Amino acid sequence: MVNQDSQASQVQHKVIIKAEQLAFRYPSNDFPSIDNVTVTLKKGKCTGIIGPNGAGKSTLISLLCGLLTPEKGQLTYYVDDESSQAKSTLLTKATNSQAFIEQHIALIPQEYAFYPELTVKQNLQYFIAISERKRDKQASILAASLAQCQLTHVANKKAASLSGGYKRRLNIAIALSKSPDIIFLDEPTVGIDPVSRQEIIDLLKTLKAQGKSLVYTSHMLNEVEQLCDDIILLEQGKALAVSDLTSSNMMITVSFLAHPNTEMLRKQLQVLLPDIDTAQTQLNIKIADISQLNAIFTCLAQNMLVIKQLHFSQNSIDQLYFSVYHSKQATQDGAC
Ligand SMILES: Nc1ncnc2c1ncn2[C@@H]1O[C@H](COP(=O)(O)OP(=O)(O)OP(=O)(O)O)[C@@H](O)[C@H]1O
Repeated sequence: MVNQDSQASQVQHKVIIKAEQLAFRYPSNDFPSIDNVTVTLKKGKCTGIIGPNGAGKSTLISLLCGLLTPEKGQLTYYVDDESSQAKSTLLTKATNSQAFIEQHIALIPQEYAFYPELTVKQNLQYFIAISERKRDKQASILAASLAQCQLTHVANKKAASLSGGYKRRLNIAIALSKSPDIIFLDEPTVGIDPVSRQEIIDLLKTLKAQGKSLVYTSHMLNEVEQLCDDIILLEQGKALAVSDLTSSNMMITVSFLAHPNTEMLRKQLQVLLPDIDTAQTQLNIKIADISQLNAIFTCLAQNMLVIKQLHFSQNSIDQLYFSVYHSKQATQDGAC
């Protein structure tokens, strides 16, 4: 079941990063690793980037985090400006994108990004000292980071001796210790057992509930499904489909006893929702937001519709992934 964080789905999410028609080629390659990709990231939402090995996920993340510079295209970062008139609709454009990245963005890379010979605590102390100059604040940040990632009881263990799950947590704790608003996670659960994986997913859900924005890549589609509101499917550097999971895949099927004026009912419902399909005793309603259900059922009740059965379904991300790839394959086969 796709994540339906009610608060997240009802708030008008503001754009925090906009990438338009990005293109990037590594100097050693004669093909682009990112090819004309447009992405909009929103505050408080989780965007999943999925695709096969070599599709360009890590490269896209590096571009969005400012680690790589796009050859073409435009990247715009927006900041929360309390004094901005435009605050209710859009954040204000960051005047200095490098400063914005340093202050607001953290990247949790695929590789372990800590010193294996240092303990968990020493690693955190080192990275906290870089991001927080005020010495009197460092101890409380350390304690909070250890607690947040459930590392307190292994604080004095050498990082190299940790299990895979704890190494992943340390990777995350280091990134979170600078209190970022936007967190990029490049396959943060790779190679760990299901329980540790779920603990990391739960931690990320908590961060999202606190209003953090997440960008998440993984080959584990069930994780993406649990966590993400939007997904970007990449293949060979191109974005095949950008889907808002919470808005495009919910379908309500209402079976009802024969109604004297189905046509009138259909017209009334179409005012509420254009994407509606009526049969003699059945309505298929594709909804953009769970909050639309109220209006729909009020309309059905006003029309004295006697409901026999209700069915709620949602396309899984696996279906979406494979349908996109199958249709692309069919297009390629047809072109041969
Ligand atoms: N440093 C590099 N130099 C040259 N080519 C690179 C480099 N890094 C990645 N590539 C190439 O760019 C393309 C995209 O790679 P990228 O690592 O972004 O894909 P990915 O989707 O993250 O893959 P994976 O799922 O395996 O991590 C691939 O063809 C890859 O070989």
